[in-house]
Amino acid sequence: MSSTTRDERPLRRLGFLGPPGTFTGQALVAMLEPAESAVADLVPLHGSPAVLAAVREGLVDAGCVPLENSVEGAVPPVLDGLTEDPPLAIIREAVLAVRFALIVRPGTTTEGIRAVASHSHGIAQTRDWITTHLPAAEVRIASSTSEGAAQVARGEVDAAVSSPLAAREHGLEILVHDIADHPGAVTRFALVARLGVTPAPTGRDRTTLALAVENRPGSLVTLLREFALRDIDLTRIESRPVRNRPGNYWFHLDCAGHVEEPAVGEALAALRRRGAHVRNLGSYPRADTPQPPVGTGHR
Ligand SMILES: O=C(O)C(=O)C[C@]1(C(=O)O)C=C[C@@H](O)C=C1
Repeated sequence: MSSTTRDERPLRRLGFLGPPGTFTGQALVAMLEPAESAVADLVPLHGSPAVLAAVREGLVDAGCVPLENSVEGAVPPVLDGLTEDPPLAIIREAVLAVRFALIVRPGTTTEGIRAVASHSHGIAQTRDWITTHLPAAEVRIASSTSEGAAQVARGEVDAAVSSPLAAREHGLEILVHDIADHPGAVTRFALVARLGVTPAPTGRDRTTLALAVENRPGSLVTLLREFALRDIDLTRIESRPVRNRPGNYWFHLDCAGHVEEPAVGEALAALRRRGAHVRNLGSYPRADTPQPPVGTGHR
């Protein structure tokens, strides 16, 4: 059974959480085939919501956003953005090892750091290090780790928690390498497109869904049982509030398999029969092996 269509148009214009030097930009490069990289126009955008908006408005063919981090969990603005209208679908994913460096303007010492900036996830993953080594520094949240680096370059803060690549992109230097509190962290990124682009099943796929259910005893368990009955492995589940309906939640979940395979397709049909509002957020090849950060994230 299939209600999906293929769209073989090449992905030319690709948005990503910018500026150049973010982990998301590096993940986007890792998702592309060499032939695609050769012709792709990589467009840095300010904030993950702006990336999703650009995809919806057709300003880019697809956009790369962070989904979840192994230490800090989901990226809430991305989960919330995925359930807005018109619907979007994930067409590729990448898992990237994230390593953080403290980057500064040439000549800055640890003693000279009064303010340090990064993405909230970057700060969360280096909080112990910052507390120990920069106890007096003010922490400022930026829209991305590389935007933190841009603020250093503009003289707005003294240091940023960023990728080593961001130091190169912004003409800064690395004061301290590997400052993560939990070495070995990985982040999962998604390439998101408008509906109509569904990758063919590969036999090693993942499907992402968002479910809105009526709040009555057992309703969530009833829905989850539809996966268990069909022996479908659920790999992630979390909830986010439905913003304009207090007390109501979207349940975001990932499961193994492709919507065009009988088990997943039938599970989705059963969820709908049971009255759930189901957003199919895409079936795409699974990326199980973390990749090292690569490339510059832009041309
Ligand atoms: O700011 C960046 O460089 C990003 O790509 C975002 C992001 C995130 O949202 O988690 C990605 C990886 C790291 O965990 C820190 C930040």
